[in-house]
Amino acid sequence: MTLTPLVYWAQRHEEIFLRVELTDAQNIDVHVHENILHFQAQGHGAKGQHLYDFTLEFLLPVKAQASEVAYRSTQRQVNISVKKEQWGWWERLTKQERKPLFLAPDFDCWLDESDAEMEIKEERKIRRKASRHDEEGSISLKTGFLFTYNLVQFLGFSWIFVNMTIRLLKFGQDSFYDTFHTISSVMFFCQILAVVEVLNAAFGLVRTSVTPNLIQLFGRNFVLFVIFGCLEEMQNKPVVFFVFYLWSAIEIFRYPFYMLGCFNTEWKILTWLRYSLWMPLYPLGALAEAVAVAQSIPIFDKTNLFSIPLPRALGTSLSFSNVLRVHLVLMFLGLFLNFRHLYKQRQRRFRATKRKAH
Ligand SMILES: CCCCCCCCCCCCC/C=C/C(=O)SCCNC(=O)CCNC(=O)[C@H](O)C(C)(C)COP(=O)(O)OP(=O)(O)OC[C@H]1O[C@@H](n2cnc3c(N)ncnc32)[C@H](O)[C@@H]1OP(=O)(O)O
Repeated sequence: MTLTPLVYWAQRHEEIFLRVELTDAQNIDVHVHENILHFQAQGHGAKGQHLYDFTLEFLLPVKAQASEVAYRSTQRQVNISVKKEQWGWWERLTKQERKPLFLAPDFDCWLDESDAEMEIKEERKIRRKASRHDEEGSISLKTGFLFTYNLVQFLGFSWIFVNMTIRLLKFGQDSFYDTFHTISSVMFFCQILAVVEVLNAAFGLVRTSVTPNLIQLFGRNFVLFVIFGCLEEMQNKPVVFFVFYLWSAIEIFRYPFYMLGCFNTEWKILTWLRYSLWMPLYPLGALAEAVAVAQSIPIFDKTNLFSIPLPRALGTSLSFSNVLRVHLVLMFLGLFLNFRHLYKQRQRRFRATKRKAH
């Protein structure tokens, strides 16, 4: 003979909770079929140790998959939760209007509709707070990363600029000739690290586009690694001094400007320098780079370094100097694109400052 256990129920907008009063329940079987919940288990209930079972036809559709009907048995009871098919509040649990005798509200877990709504609001508030926390965490991680990057670049370029200035004051023009040997290792470090700037733009870490950063990175590293790095004959030339000095002269203002920007702070004079110095320095830098490329052309022709061998019928080889000639043209295209970009950035920045001032 099977008996019916006492069952207590409560609801939320998304699910139904049932508490079955059975101690030490075993061989539990709970499933939902055609919106009817079937329960069967061996246990100790109101009528002692027996096989207990019950069925409940729900008022509205519930999710019948096993993953949506969960139960957990404790020493004192079996707790069942069933997900509602649609979010909402039910006026009663069962399809039949008369409440089954074995069913009663679970006042330990009971909430009426307005309480449940309050609970949802509270939960949402907590979740919003947690996601704000996560956001703040990732913002401070990003700020820390950008600040460190800018600080390292600032220190690197300051070292270069100060070192070159002291050497210029001390040795005069003689310092032009050994710039590469005294400075290049730090310059290599800073310019390799500058790859991060392209990645920052690509991954949206900073509000700028990839192309200007890529043009600058490619333009500088081509001169640094290919022209100066690979040709010993170029390393003693005064042009190295001008290229390095012009690069570092702009960066010692650009990176501290970014460092302050990481904390939404600005010094007007620094902002002005960052968005004005490039006007004379960028064309001068491009000119110095163009001179370096032009000076390297006869050396590449003479040494045949990086030349591409051609089939005998066509000639001996394709000199790398041809690539350099193309690069010279591209340089001025790159200069034009970046000049236009920086001009727009300057206008945007000063327009924003003016608007703030009014
Ligand atoms: C693709 C292949 C092309 C082939 C062609 C190759 C030929 C290339 C030839 C190039 C010839 C030129 C050679 C010249 C070289 C020289 O450098 S000469 C020396 C003078 N140089 C300069 O004046 C240029 C200096 N460089 C720059 O200004 C930049 O590198 C830039 C890419 C040209 C422009 O920077 P950009 O980031 O786009 O503008 P900003 O206004 O500074 O920043 C926009 C916003 O982003 C924030 N931000 C940027 N970087 C950082 C960072 N590291 N950390 C934190 N924040 C950053 C910045 O604060 C701005 O934010 P908002 O203020 O909120 O707008």
